[in-house]
Amino acid sequence: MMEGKGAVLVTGGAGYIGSHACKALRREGFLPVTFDDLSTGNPAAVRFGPLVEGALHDARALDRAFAEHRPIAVMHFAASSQVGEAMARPGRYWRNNLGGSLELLEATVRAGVGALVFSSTCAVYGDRDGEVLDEGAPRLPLNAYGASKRATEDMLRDFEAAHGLRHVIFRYFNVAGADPEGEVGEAHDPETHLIPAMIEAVRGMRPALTIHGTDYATADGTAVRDYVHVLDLCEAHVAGLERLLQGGTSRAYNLGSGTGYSVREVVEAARAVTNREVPVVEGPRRAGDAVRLVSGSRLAADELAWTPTRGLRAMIEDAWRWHTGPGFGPRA
Ligand SMILES: NC(=O)c1ccc[n+]([C@@H]2O[C@H](COP(=O)([O-])OP(=O)(O)OC[C@H]3O[C@@H](n4cnc5c(N)ncnc54)[C@H](O)[C@@H]3O)[C@@H](O)[C@H]2O)c1
Ligand SMILES: O=c1ccn([C@@H]2O[C@H](COP(=O)(O)OP(=O)(O)O[C@H]3O[C@H](CO)[C@@H](O)[C@H](O)[C@H]3O)[C@@H](O)[C@H]2O)c(=O)[nH]1
Repeated sequence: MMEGKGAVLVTGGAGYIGSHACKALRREGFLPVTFDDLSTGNPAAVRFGPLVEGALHDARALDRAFAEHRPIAVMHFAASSQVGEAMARPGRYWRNNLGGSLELLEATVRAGVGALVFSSTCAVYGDRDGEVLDEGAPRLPLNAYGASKRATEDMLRDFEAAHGLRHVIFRYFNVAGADPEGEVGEAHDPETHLIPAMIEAVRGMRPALTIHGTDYATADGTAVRDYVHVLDLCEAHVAGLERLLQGGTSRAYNLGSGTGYSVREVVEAARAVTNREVPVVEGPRRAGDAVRLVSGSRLAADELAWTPTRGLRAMIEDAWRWHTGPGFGPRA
């Protein structure tokens, strides 16, 4: 099944970021074919192309998906991705993220597909407060989540050398926001990410937002992150894919805005957007968390002509609109 520019196999297409990527791909004339086991994803989010229900560890299911849909490239989002859980259950992270990616890379090579875009994370850098985080910074992850992503990056390098599988690695900072048209959004249960958790607290779906740590060495004592709108992020993915399809060489790019916000600053922004108080309680630090993660790179701007255009306010507004709208919200 082909559409316009061709099919793209999107692992994790039923998840938060993958579903937004499918919408962006469809808009640009590709046919996104979602491959997802629905472990944390939602079938209602698969709206822009077919769904193949399958797990990364199932080599036969992968081979069938490649044979049936003949994708010209792969976008690999499927993963376990919570830092807290990775501290408690590291085996799940190594098995799902590294083992699952290994099966996918082998199936990609068997199918003769030569281009893959991979979701990595700034968690590969570890806790590097005070250092400029560009793509050349040493990768010293603090947790099994970041370590499994670093290992997958290394595996990609080896698969390129041996099999010619070219890749773009995107190291995301904190992804937030939702489709402003309300077709897809972020819905995890339970929700661990700051902005949707905060929205749940504002709506009374949880008693309060717990601030994980108020004794960090930052201006207000709470941890600092670089938030990037999911729409901006997906535009970078299309640009990265086009680069590969035009024969570009493999690359790793940070995807962040370069601006950091503390947890308390995000809470204040949510109060301003929703015009409601955010109930908060102060708790201890969350194991595995870094104090500050902010991108210090212009490589994606220089090579992909990508700069994020949507700020923190737009992220909270779009997430709020989706969560309070008729979509397939977390407990809709
Ligand atoms: N959300 C963020 O801020 C952020 C930041 C950095 C990196 N990332 C990365 O982006 C990617 C997507 O994250 P997300 O926030 O959309 O997560 P998500 O949990 O919403 O989506 C992951 C999707 O992958 C599917 N999946 C998981 N394991 C699978 C397997 N073994 N086989 C098939 N499908 C499987 C899930 O069902 C789900 O639909 C992940 O690789 C994550 O590590 C996310
Ligand atoms: O209820 C909450 C949730 C989060 N936080 C804090 O808010 C910040 C952001 O947390 P969260 O939204 O959970 O994101 P991260 O733990 O920073 O991880 C996200 O961002 C990483 C890149 O930074 C990705 O690799 C991960 O996949 C993604 O989950 C951190 O300081 C958390 O400690 C709270 O204080 N209370």
